[in-house]
Amino acid sequence: MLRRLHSLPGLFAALLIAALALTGAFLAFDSIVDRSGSTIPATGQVSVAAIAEAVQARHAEVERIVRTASGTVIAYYFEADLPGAELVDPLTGQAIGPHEPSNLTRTVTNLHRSFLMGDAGRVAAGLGAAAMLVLCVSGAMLLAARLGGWVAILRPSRGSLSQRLHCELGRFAVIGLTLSALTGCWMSLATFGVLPDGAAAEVAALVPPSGAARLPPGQLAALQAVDLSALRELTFPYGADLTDTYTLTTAQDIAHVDAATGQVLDFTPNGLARQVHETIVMLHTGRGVWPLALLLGLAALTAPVLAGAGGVIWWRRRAALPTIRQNVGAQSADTIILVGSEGNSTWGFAVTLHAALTKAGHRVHAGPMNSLAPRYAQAKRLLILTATYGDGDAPESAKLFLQRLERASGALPVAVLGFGDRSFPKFCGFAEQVTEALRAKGWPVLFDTWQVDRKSAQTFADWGKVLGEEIGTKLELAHVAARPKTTALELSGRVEYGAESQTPTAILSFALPASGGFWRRRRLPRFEAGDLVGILAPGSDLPRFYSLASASTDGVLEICVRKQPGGLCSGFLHELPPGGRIEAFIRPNPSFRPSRGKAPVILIGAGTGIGPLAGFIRHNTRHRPMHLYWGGRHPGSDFLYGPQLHQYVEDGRLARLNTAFSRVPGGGYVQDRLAADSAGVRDLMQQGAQVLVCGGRDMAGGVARAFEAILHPLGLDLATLKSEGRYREDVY
Ligand SMILES: Cc1cc2nc3c(=O)[nH]c(=O)nc-3n(C[C@H](O)[C@H](O)[C@H](O)COP(=O)(O)O)c2cc1C
Repeated sequence: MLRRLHSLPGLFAALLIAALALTGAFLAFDSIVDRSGSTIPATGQVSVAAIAEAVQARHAEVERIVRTASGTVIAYYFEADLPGAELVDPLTGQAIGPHEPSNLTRTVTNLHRSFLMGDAGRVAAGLGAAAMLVLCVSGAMLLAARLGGWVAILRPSRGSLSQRLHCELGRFAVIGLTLSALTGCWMSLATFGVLPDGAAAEVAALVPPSGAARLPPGQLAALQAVDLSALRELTFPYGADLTDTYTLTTAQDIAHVDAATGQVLDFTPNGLARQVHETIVMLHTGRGVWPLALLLGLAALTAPVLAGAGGVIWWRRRAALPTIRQNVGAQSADTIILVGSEGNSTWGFAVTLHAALTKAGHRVHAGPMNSLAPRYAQAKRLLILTATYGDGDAPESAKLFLQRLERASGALPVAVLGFGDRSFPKFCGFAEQVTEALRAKGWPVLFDTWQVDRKSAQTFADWGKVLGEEIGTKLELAHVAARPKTTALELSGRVEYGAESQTPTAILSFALPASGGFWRRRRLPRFEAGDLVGILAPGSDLPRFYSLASASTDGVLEICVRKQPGGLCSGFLHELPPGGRIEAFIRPNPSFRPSRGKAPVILIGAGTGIGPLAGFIRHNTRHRPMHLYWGGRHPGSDFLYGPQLHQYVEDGRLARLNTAFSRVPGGGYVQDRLAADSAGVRDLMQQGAQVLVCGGRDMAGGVARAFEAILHPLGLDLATLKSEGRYREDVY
């Protein structure tokens, strides 16, 4: 609901808001320029009487003097019955030059207020402001929900470039945009009389003026008593009419001043409504308060970018939504699949499961977890596939599930499959919550909840086998996430290790084929070290993912591959001859890279986990302190990147190289090396170091335990570091 509330007005009003925001930004910056060009006398330095006297001395018939919010003083007068306007020096009252309002400013102001379309345009502008208000509020709530609550609102954002851009810019601009939208709505309603603006109707003096001969304005006590900074407008008495008065408008009131005696005849204070309205106008325009104008202007500038990035996110999400063929109605299905998803990838897995079960003769219904029915008439089992967001929270399509489960009556045998990312502190946390809730409600569980890390098709296929055995149906779940467009690459380099220790491992480099043909891609797809490359072995639809040791700017795609016993893809890669081709695609992995800044980086890995870490070091040309802890078997047979790492230490890209070899006398593992170096690691953590761990699950577990012990004396823990993005894992 919140998402729909955020995206619908966003899409419909994107253009409207972009136009309002850009014109608003122009006006905000224009007011700053205006203000910077105005001389502002100190309070008490210049009176209204002095300015009026100086202007009157130049023009026989002065109509009025106006002081704008940015401090500019303008005099309007008649010369030989022709109207004129001049800018007045606020210190001396002397003329600076003719007042010629900028056509551009006037046009942009009209565009901002009414899109140059009169009342219809004013209504549209008001609706635009309202849509922006809905977007700001729903966006802030959505962000808080995604990041794990309001306390976590400043946590680093995650996801694709457009998601991060949308989140970071939104976080920066939300206060300014909300203020603009709220005050804009108010002003629109005031324009149409729905809210009062407190403007006093022009009234004649209540007390009759003396009618005696006029004094020069410089001698009028009421004008002498008012400081120029308080002036809004001073209207002069008309021509020869001795019964006419000065009308003096200040921030506080409107007064009539006798032109002969200089006495205040009467005054009308500005009511509360007027004061509120003026404050709203000031908050909307920032006029007279340049830091506010700057904030509003900068915030407004982000709106078109937010709209663009939001549009990309919306489009990608839509494009990723699968269509489910032969989806049976919930009440006539024997198997119910419920999906908890936010980015839609879990739906892709659900479609594969749906197709396999349907092929096996089941009547299958798939729907979002939020659609859990109180009971299912014919269902024999419920299969729940759910992602996790925020801090172990429900994804969008499962937000209502736990509530609905409370009300559900017909218990079904159920299996839960969690989708998540191991680098988050609460890995598959929501799947666990769901399992607990089902248990507490007494629903029979078919088998224990499984966890799928980073959309692993392999884990999904393995889970399918267990499910198949449980329900007596052979299930082959070959899930290929909407087969991505692949690029053909040629093997251009190979360095082999590990022959002696029976662990054949190779660093493989791939380049674009030399004779690609006219239509073939001439450039490598973009990637960075730490991203993943998916490789499809011939005859297989299941990609295998490898962490990249190079960036596309290196001109080659480099990976470290250990030959797995019976491994289809690793076997294929190890046997590939020079020039042999692979079909590959890139999957960005932005959460596993050194964060920006100068703080030290501790890189930890074992075996082929060195790949992305070596890539980070190779690109560390700014010599940020990087400390590598790496574990292998034997320095003689599998010291991957050995010569390069020594070179990096020499040229300063690597601050320290710490290795641990397990197959040498007195050797150990990388976590032992860390534990032995506790004081040094603690010191780095106190300097704000970020930790990146890459390698097998057992190694990562050992490293995590070693780290908990290292962090303890600092009053830190791993969960906190993970939530701050300071401890990240790429584990397989
Ligand atoms: C903002 C954000 C927060 C996430 N939080 C968690 C989390 O707390 N625990 C977890 O295991 N995975 C977390 N993930 C990973 C997703 O659950 C995982 O990528 C999942 O496969 C996405 O499925 P979906 O595309 O169907 O939404 C998070 C992902 C994002 C983008």
